[in-house]
Amino acid sequence: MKIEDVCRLAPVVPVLIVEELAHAAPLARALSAGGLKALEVTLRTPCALDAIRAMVDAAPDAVVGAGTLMTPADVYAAVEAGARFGVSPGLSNRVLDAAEDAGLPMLPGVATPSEAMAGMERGLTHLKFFPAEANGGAPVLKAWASPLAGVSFCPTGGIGLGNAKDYLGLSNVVCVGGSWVAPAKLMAAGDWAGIETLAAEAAALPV
Ligand SMILES: O=C(O)C(=O)C[C@H](O)[C@H](O)COP(=O)(O)O
Repeated sequence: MKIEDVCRLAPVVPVLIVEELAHAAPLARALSAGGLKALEVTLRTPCALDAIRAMVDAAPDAVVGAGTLMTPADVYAAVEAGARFGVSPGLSNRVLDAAEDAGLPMLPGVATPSEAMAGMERGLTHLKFFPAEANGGAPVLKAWASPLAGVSFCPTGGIGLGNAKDYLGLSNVVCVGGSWVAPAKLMAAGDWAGIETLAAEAAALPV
C-alpha cells in the first residue's frame, strides 16, 4: 500500500496516544467500526509498539501505522511491530532513508514551502502539514496549492470536527489527522461506543 492509498481510506486519520495496552484492541475495533481505517499510533507511550501489535490482531480491516517517528530505530521498531505506514512531525532524511530501506510508506511533516520542496526533491507527493492550525491553517494550504502543485497534504494539529471541513474542501488536501476522535477521557472510561460515534461522525465528513 502506498501512502496515498492510506490517506484515501477515510477523511480522518486518528492520531492515537495509547497509555494502556488493554485499550488498544477495543480502540482499534471502535474506530474501524465507525469507518476510520487508517490508524496512527504515536510512539509517545511505553506501550505504543505493543499497542500496534494488538491493533493489527484486533482489527484486521484497519491499516495501522506509527506516528512520532523520530529516528531510524523508531522506523525499524515500528515495522517490526506491524506498522504499515509511518508519520513524523518533521522531515528528516535519516528517518526517510530508513523508511525507504524498510519499505515503510511515510508521511513526514512540513511547515514551510522550503520543507515541502525538500520532500518533493525526494519524490514525495504526500506530506503532513504540521501543526496545521498554529501555522495559519487552511488559508496557508490554499496559498500553497498553485506553487506547490503535485503535493497533497494531510494537515494535522489543532483540527477537530468543527474545522476539518475547511481543510477537506481544498484541492490539495487528501485527509486530515487528529486526536479528537479518541479523547483520553473516553479511553480511560472505556467508552468505546462513544469513540465509535466520534469516528462515524469523522468518517462522514465530505472529502
Ligand atoms: O507526532 C506525530 O507524528 C504526530 O502525528 C503529531 C500529531 O499530528 C499531533 O499531535 C496531533 O495533534 P492534535 O490533533 O491537535 O492533538
